[in-house]
Order: sequence, then structure tokens, then C-alpha cells
Amino acid sequence: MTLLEVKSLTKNFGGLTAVSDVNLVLEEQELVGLIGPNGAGKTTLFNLLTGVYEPSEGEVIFDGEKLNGKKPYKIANKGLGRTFQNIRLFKELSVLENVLVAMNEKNKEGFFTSVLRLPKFYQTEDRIKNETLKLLSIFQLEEKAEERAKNLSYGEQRRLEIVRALATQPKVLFLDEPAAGMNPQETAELTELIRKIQKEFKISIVLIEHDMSLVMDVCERIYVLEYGKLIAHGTPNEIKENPKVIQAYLGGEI
Ligand SMILES: Nc1ncnc2c1ncn2[C@@H]1O[C@H](COP(=O)(O)OP(=O)(O)OP(=O)(O)O)[C@@H](O)[C@H]1O
Repeated sequence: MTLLEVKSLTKNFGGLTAVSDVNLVLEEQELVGLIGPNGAGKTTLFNLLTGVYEPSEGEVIFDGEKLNGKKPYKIANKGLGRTFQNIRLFKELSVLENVLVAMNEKNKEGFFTSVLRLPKFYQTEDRIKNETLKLLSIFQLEEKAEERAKNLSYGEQRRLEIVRALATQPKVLFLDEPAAGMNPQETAELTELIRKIQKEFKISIVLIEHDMSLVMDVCERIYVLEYGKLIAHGTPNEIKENPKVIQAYLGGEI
């Protein structure tokens, strides 16, 4: 079933069209790549889909509902989770607290339950903590639960960002260059993790990534952007052999 539909999406910044007439679909439980040279419009497209920017033209339809004009937190609550290119953790908070903050919006107790610390409040708190620890264990971060985020290795911080996005219980997870700055070992582990996330959480994933081996390895379909326009889409094998894609990446020197 189609989960997300993007119709003729365009974003202008003054005279620059960063995203131009883009159409794409995302099915349930699909793992899709979004690639393209630097400045192609990939992050802008993520920002349009998650409500950070309003489209200049076009529509974003999620689960049959038009998202245009909705605030980012409303869109997140509807089930679109994301990570950012630059790490955005609360560095002074513990790993556990970082995830609890992300979960908070989804699990808000009634005002009186919270303020009066009724039994339900503690039950909910315990349940959330247990769920969080379970989530952390999938990402091999359980033993670091009490560690401050700033003391984690780079790869661990990136994994924690993904945990935070998953804590909002998304139906679609947008990962913006999750392997950026990772060494080959960390990238290989991340590749496995992305597969595991899709299977265990049964969600759709859209992945922006410059590491082509990662993209070709995990994605079922790939969309290619160049100068804001979609120039190709297809399976990894089709994309690898597409002359327009080769031209975009290698400037015609095949
Ligand atoms: N807020 C903004 N104001 C003006 N121009 C912008 C803004 N955000 C992005 N752009 C421009 O839009 C174009 C697309 O940028 P975007 O960051 O979406 O590309 P990208 O494909 O994600 O690139 P990269 O792979 O380098 O991250 C670029 O020319 C960029 O300079």
C-alpha cells in the first residue's frame, strides 16, 4: 500500500529552485534511497516532507492526508521520523534521557496524573523506561544508558540519533546521511542495523547517503536528484547502469 505520495513538489529559495517538480511514492515497509551530487536538493526534499519548509508548489500526502502547511511536530506525531545530517543530541544529558525526551510527546500522561504523581504516572514511567532500554539494546547502547551523550563515540552518537527518531514510533523514517563521518567498520555495522530496523519495526525507510556501496546494498529502489530534478528512479542495478546517473556523478567521463 502507498504510504507517502509526493506530487509535483517544488521549493524556490529566491531565484534558486532547490527542488523542482518532484514526484515520488513510498510503499509500506519499503527501503528507498535518495541520492544525487552535492547541492542536488536531497536535504531540502527531506525538509519539505517533514514540514521544516513549506512547498512553493505541489503536495505531500501521507496515509491519505495532505501534510502541506502542517507544523513539523504535528507531522512527526503523524508518523514521520527523521535524523539530521549534523548530530543533534542533548550532549549533557544521558543516553537514556536523550531517548526519553524524544518519547515524551508520544506518551504524555494526563495533567493531574503527572502533577499528583498518581500510581498510573509511575507505571507509565517504568513502562517507558523499559521500552527505552529494549530499544537501546537493539542498538548496542544499553550499557551506555547512563553515560552522557557527549562521551559516546561518533558511531554511537549516530546510532543514538536513530534510536531517538525511532522512539517517536514512526511509520516512515528519514535518515539523512547516517554514515557520514563513519569508518568502514562502523558503516558496515550501520548497514546491518538499517536492515534490522526495517525488519523489526516494519517501517519504511528513506535514506540519503553518499556512500554508494551502502545505498546499493540496502535499498530496494533508488531515486536520483540532480539540480533539484528527479533524473532517474529504479532498482540499484538499473540505477548503476543508467547513463543519466553516470553523467550526473562523473560529468560524462564514463
Ligand atoms: N535555506 C536555504 N536558503 C537558500 N538556499 C538553500 C537553502 N537550503 C538549501 N539551499 C540551496 O538549495 C540547493 C539544494 O541544497 P540541499 O542542501 O538540499 O542539497 P543536498 O542534495 O542535500 O546537498 P548535500 O549532498 O551537499 O547535502 C543548494 O544549492 C543549496 O545551496
